[in-house]
Amino acid sequence: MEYKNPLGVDIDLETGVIPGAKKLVRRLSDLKGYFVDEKAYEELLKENPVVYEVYAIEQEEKDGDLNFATTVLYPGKVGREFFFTKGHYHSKADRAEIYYGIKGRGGMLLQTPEGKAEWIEMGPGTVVYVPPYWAHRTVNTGDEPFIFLAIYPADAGHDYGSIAEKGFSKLVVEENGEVRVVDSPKWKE
Ligand SMILES: O=P(O)(O)OC[C@H]1O[C@H](O)[C@H](O)[C@@H](O)[C@@H]1O
Ligand SMILES: [Fe+2]
Repeated sequence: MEYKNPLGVDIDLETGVIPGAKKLVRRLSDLKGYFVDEKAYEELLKENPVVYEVYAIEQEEKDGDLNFATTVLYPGKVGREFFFTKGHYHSKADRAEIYYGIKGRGGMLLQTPEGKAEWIEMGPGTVVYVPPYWAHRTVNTGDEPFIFLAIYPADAGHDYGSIAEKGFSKLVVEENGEVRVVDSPKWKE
């Protein structure tokens, strides 16, 4: 039997950086078609800001193993919609996931394939359980970076397809200075 080596790392709780992790950067240009307000999107694209960064420690895609990653989701809006991560189902759809809030404020939009949506607010210390089969997207509703940790099965994979196409059934927007979860005009059954 070949055993893998255990690993301990300290997440920088101010910046979200995991030493030795693989870094992924998503700019606004990587999120084409994701926001409802296309004019506002094109306008902000001139600056093409970083929307989020992911620091991931991933294993081979094998049953039973675990990956973990921090995400640093920057504050901002496209029109009335707060910055968010792309959001995905798992390629192995029955794989669950755990999120843990580290810094800043935001929340998670979750959705079943039929379009039943849930919104869970997150701050430092919030644990969110993502059940099997639910798509999940995080949203920064604050004015500082929203940082969280996620732990997920190594063989879960990311299925972006249907979210990239029609998004979530709900949008998280600012309305008169308040955070509101409203129906998405893009969503069709
Ligand atoms: O993949 P996205 O939907 O863009 O979300 C960004 C990332 O968020 C978390 O860190 C998850 O653990 C990652 O698996 C995911 O890649
Ligand atoms: Fe996931």
